[in-house]
Amino acid sequence: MLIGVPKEIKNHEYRIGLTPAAVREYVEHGHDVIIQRDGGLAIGFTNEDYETAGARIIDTPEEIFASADMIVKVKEPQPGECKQLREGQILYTYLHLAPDPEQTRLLAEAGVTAIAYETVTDNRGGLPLLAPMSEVAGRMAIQAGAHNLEKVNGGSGTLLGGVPGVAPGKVLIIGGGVVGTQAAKMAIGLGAEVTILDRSLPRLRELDDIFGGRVKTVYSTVDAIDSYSREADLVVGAVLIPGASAPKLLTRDHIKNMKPGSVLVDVAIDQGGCFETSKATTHQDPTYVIDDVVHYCVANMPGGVARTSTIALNNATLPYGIALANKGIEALANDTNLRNGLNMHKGYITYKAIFDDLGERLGLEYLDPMHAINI
Ligand SMILES: NC(=O)C1=CN([C@@H]2O[C@H](COP(=O)(O)OP(=O)(O)OC[C@H]3O[C@@H](n4cnc5c(N)ncnc54)[C@H](O)[C@@H]3O)[C@@H](O)[C@H]2O)C=CC1
Ligand SMILES: CC(=O)C(=O)O
Ligand SMILES: [Mg+2]
Repeated sequence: MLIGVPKEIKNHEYRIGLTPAAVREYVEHGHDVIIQRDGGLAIGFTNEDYETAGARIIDTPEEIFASADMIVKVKEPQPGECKQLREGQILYTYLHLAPDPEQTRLLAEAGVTAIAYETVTDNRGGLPLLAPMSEVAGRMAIQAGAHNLEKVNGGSGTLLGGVPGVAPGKVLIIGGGVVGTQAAKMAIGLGAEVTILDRSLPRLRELDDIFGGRVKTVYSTVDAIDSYSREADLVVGAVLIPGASAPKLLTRDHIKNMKPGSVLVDVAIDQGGCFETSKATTHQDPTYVIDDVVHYCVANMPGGVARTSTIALNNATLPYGIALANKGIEALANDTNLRNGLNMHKGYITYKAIFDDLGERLGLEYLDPMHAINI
């Protein structure tokens, strides 16, 4: 199969779909790989590195989209990219379709077979291709929060760790999955007072075992969100219902009751955000203020540490990518976990939570993924 890797074009996005080491694996399996010139240069992967690994360097994205059987990317295709995709071609990348009707419509028009990293599953109920970027974003959430709590950045002037004689800052984490756990590790490391809310009791038990007395675990209710957000210096939004738009758990009224200069980091913004006042921002202009509360809502946080993130992402995407390259969409027939990644095929939505959010609005039909790959 011919595998094509265009340069990412989202704002300050320096990740790339394949590392040179990953290219070498595809080539060892008998595939051809084309990479856009300078696609990995910003993070130290040179054109020569890719050529040594066996790739061919191509000057324009248009040539790559036109010829590749499978496009491997990081971020969701931008409108100009969507228009270059076509039926019979596989797109393997993050998509986050539920909060993005425009992209969903364009992918349906293209007819492409779109496999979303964020909905591929594993046998333990996890999301193995989302997890590495959630690890990165969870850790970054506390860095971003601490930075924005500084007075010069609009914050209240609170040091999360405090100092001897001054109490530490309070961090509230809503959602105790991968992002929430990594955020808690960083916040504990800084010496902050940390509370994690989750609506899964089994997960709260695991968190209690992991962190012992260093975090408070609290069952997530409207009441808990209301009372803990009033006290918090930093709130991290880290909930996920796979494939679906994030529920708006922290409302405008809650935010009005927060302390002036406190900070919200909505990591769940890629699924539309879990705070009522969230709107996606970029690394270039990451924050805005509503009701004296600083909002940080960068939808591609791991792009900020693109070298670490690209290597971590490739570690997870590589085996599934090789399976797709070896067998095409037949790879989905024998693997439920990979099939759960299928979001769109030949103009149909093939993921139920996305159909529930967007199907009627866009006039698109749902097809069960097993059925879809056989049409
Ligand atoms: N902005 C960015 O750059 C990035 C965003 N993300 C996003 O971060 C979000 C979290 O991802 P993960 O931690 O990997 O997901 P996860 O599935 O590991 O964890 C989500 C947690 O939310 C909990 N939850 C669901 N509904 C809840 C509710 N009503 N109240 C409290 N908890 C609730 C679940 O029980 C689960 O423990 C996702 O939207 C993901 O796409 C991930 C990486 C980068
Ligand atoms: C998961 C995601 O949104 C990202 O890595 O940018
Ligand atoms: Mg701003």
